[in-house]
Amino acid sequence: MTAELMIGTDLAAEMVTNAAARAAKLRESTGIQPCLATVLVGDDPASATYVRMKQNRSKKAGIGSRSVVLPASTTTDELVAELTNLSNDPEVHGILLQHPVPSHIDERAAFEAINPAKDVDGVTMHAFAAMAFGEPGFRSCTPGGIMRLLEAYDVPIRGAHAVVIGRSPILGKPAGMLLLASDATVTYTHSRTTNLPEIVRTADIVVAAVGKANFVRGDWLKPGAVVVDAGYNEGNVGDVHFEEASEVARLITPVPGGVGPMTIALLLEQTVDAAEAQSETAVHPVAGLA
Ligand SMILES: Nc1nc2c(c(=O)[nH]1)N[C@@H](CN(C=O)c1ccc(C(=O)N[C@@H](CCC(=O)O)C(=O)O)cc1)CN2
Repeated sequence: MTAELMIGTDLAAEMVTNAAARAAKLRESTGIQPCLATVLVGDDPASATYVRMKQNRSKKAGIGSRSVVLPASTTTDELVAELTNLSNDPEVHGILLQHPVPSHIDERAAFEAINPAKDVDGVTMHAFAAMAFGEPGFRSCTPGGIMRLLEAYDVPIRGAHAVVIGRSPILGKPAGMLLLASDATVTYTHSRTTNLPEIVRTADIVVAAVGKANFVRGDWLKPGAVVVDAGYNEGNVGDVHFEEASEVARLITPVPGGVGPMTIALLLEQTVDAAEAQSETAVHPVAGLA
C-alpha cells in the first residue's frame, strides 16, 4: 500500500485567504486592524524562525503584528507583566507566546496571563476546558489544524480508535481532547508507556507528537491507518518514519507541507475571530459610529 498524502499547504492557503478577506472587511467596516502580538523569549533559532513565519504570514494576510522579543534572562514575573500589558492593550487582538520559554520560567503562569479573549493560540486553561467539553472557543493551533485536515480528507472519527503519542499541553493533550469531543476512542501514550508499538498497532488514527525524529516505524502501524505527523524536528523531519509508514498507512501527512502550515493558518484565522469578537464589545473607533 502507498498512502495518499494529507496535504496541509493548499487547505492552509485557503484558510489564510479567507482570513485575509475577513480582516479587510473588518477594517473597512469598523476601522479596526486585526493585530497579533508575538512574544519570543530567549534566542532559540528554531523558535525565532517560527515566530518570523507567523509574522510574515500575518503581514501577507493584512493582519498587523506586534513583535515583543525578550532576553533569555527574563523572569516569570517580567513575562507575566508583559503579557498582562498586551492583554490590556485594546489595539492587540491576539497574543502568541512562543513555546518553549527558557526553563527557569513558569510557562503555565505565563500562558495564564493571556486574556482568554486574546488566546488565539489556545494555550490557556480556559481554552483547554472548551476543547475538553467540545464547546466553541479558540483551539490549540496544531491540534485544531489537525482536526481541520482530518475533516477535509473525510476521515471517519466517530468510533475510531485514536492513539496520541505525546502529552504536551499545547499538542498531545489538546489533540486527544478534540478527538474525544468528536467521539473517537482516545488512548494517550507517552515516553513512559510500555508496549508502545503494540498499542499503536491497534489505532485507526495515529497522532505522533512526541518530538523525536522518525520515532514511529512502519511496523508499528495497522494496515490502512491514518497517520498524522505533528513532529517538527530539526531539518524539517517529522516524528514518523515517512517512507516506512507510507507503505502501510492509508493516509499520511508529509513533513513539511502537512500539519505545519495548518498551525499558522489557524492562528491567523483565530486572530481575525478574536478581532471580530472584540470589535463587537469595543467602543467603535471610527468617528461618528460610536
Ligand atoms: N505557542 C506555540 N509555540 C509552538 C507551537 C505552537 O503552536 N504555539 N508549535 C510549535 C512549532 N510551530 C509553531 O510555533 C511550527 C512548526 C512548524 C511549522 C511549519 O509550518 N513547518 C513547515 C516547514 C518549515 C518551513 O516551511 O520552513 C511545514 O511543516 O511545512 C509551523 C509552526 C512549537 N512552538
